[in-house]
Amino acid sequence: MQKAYEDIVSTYIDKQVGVSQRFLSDSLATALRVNLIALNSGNQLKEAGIGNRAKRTIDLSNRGDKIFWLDRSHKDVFENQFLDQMDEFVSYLNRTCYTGITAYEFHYALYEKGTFYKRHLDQFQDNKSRAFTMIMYLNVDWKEEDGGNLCIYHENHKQIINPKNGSCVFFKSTDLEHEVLSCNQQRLSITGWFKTG
Ligand SMILES: O=C(O)CCC(=O)C(=O)O
Ligand SMILES: [Fe+2]
Repeated sequence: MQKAYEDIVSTYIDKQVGVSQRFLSDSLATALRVNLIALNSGNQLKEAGIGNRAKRTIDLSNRGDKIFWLDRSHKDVFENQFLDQMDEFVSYLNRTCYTGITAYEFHYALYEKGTFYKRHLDQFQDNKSRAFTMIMYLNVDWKEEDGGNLCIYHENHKQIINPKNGSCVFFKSTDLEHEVLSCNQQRLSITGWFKTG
């Protein structure tokens, strides 16, 4: 994993957006994809709200994904494997970049065909603890015509990210607005935030 961590940090320092094409192994990405599909079939995913957990309003004109929070209490072997990798990545970040991350939260996300997430910033008005956003994609053979790219708005240009299997993006939650473009296929991912303070 060391190579993936180094790739994320070097591209982050260079371009404000950390990228690794191979953050999740094929086997872990597959297991998490199977989990997410099972959660969807079992109607366990919830329509994601806008705003924090207490003050959630469901507004499908802004955001159409369905989510499920990962938690060690589920005792799912692959969820735990994923969270172990996150623990390792957090210690790497804190050790090499003095990021001071003290907590994290991650959810599965599923965008059905025709859904999107309009341009936004990943911060709540009444809680500024989200320091970094990280998204990992679980889509095998995602094609140009499947849409659903992540568009990141830099000051003078837009960066387009393909939601390709096993890849990830990492950026500062306070700084970069971004948008999930409309999907022409079901789109699967895990999104999360590293917190400080
Ligand atoms: O899935 C993505 O590419 C981005 C998701 C996102 O922006 C969010 O959940 O806040
Ligand atoms: Fe976001």
